[in-house]
Amino acid sequence: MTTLHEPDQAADRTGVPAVKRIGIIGTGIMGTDHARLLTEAVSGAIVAGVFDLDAERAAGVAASSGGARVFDDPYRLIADSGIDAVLIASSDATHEDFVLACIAAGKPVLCEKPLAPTVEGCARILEAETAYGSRLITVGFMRRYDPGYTDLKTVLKDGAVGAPLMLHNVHRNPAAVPGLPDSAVITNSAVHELDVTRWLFDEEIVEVAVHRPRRTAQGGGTQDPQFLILTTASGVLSDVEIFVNARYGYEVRCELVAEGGTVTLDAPPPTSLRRGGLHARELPGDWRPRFAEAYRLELQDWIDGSGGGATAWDGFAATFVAQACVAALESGERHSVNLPPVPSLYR
Ligand SMILES: NC(=O)C1=CN([C@@H]2O[C@H](COP(=O)(O)OP(=O)(O)OC[C@H]3O[C@@H](n4cnc5c(N)ncnc54)[C@H](O)[C@@H]3O)[C@@H](O)[C@H]2O)C=CC1
Ligand SMILES: O=C1[C@@H](O)[C@H](O)[C@@H](O)[C@H](O)[C@H]1O
Repeated sequence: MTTLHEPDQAADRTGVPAVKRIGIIGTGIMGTDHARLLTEAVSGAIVAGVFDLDAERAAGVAASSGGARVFDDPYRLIADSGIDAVLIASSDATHEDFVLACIAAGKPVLCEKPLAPTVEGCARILEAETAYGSRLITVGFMRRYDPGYTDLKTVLKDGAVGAPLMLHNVHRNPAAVPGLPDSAVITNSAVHELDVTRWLFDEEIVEVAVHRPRRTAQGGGTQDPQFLILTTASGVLSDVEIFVNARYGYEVRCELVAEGGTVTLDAPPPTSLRRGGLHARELPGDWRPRFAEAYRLELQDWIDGSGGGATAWDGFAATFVAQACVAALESGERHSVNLPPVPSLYR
């Protein structure tokens, strides 16, 4: 009996792989979760190869993915003829080199957010993809697939509440690495709201301000929480409370205020408890349960090649705005955001 990992079964009569053989770089929390989804919940793909600096961790994910090959070099994984596409889930600062290697090998790549934590890194990626001449990169801004966010966008586009005026965002993690750089609160966490704001309103953010509330004693010195105010080209204000040491649980919600009503995005579990004078509902410990369906839909769309996810331009734009936010945080002043023209590949 053959298994899906054997090449003869992975290819149809034309020699085109019947399933996409995915290589994963970085098998920490997200790489492990993506491997599980690709194996159990997404059709048309197998995890064929894995690499992590922590070889034991990679071996564990390989074993639970049906016997994927463990590579000892990430660039060999990218170049290997048995890998059709690459998923990058290693730490933020490593994304750029791996994405550039995927472009050089002509392989589609799903890169976890941020595309790169610096504008310069994102610009090098844009340049390489533009020179390649077609889109290979998808960025893991999975909220674009979350049923709550897509509903919100549908209500807005249908005109049910009229023109948008404001968006209030709340984004809380239970705990971050003590002493996390202030900038990483923006480039790693609030970057989701930067993308959501651009995607939801279909326009660019043109000005940012970042306020420093009294900082929590639980962040090891990090400026946490932070309060961002983003202004879009048409004048919509999108404010973001980002609080990465909120302790009590993981929570992401928002409220859209429009001319003719408001839309609230919450993610209650289907059950809640009423007891002893309290009405309670459980909150997840991190993003995986909250965005489980978004991750699944994102991966399925990527495997199907529908091209619906965030592009390298979106990744660049989000980091560009994030950098303006970091400058605003440091200076205490409002900063204009002057994005360069969109390259024709992304229009
Ligand atoms: N879309 C989303 O909602 C989320 C996205 N992320 C993103 O996913 C990525 C991974 O995050 P987590 O899994 O939470 O972190 P993690 O720390 O659990 O895992 C990162 C893994 O990358 C490995 N690694 C580090 N440098 C490497 C290198 N040079 N080559 C290969 N492996 C390397 C580490 O050994 C570790 O196993 C980050 O970029 C993060 O921003 C993380 C959480 C949620
Ligand atoms: O991307 C993610 C994490 O890296 C980040 O640290 C969290 O704040 C986000 O909610 C999560 O979606």
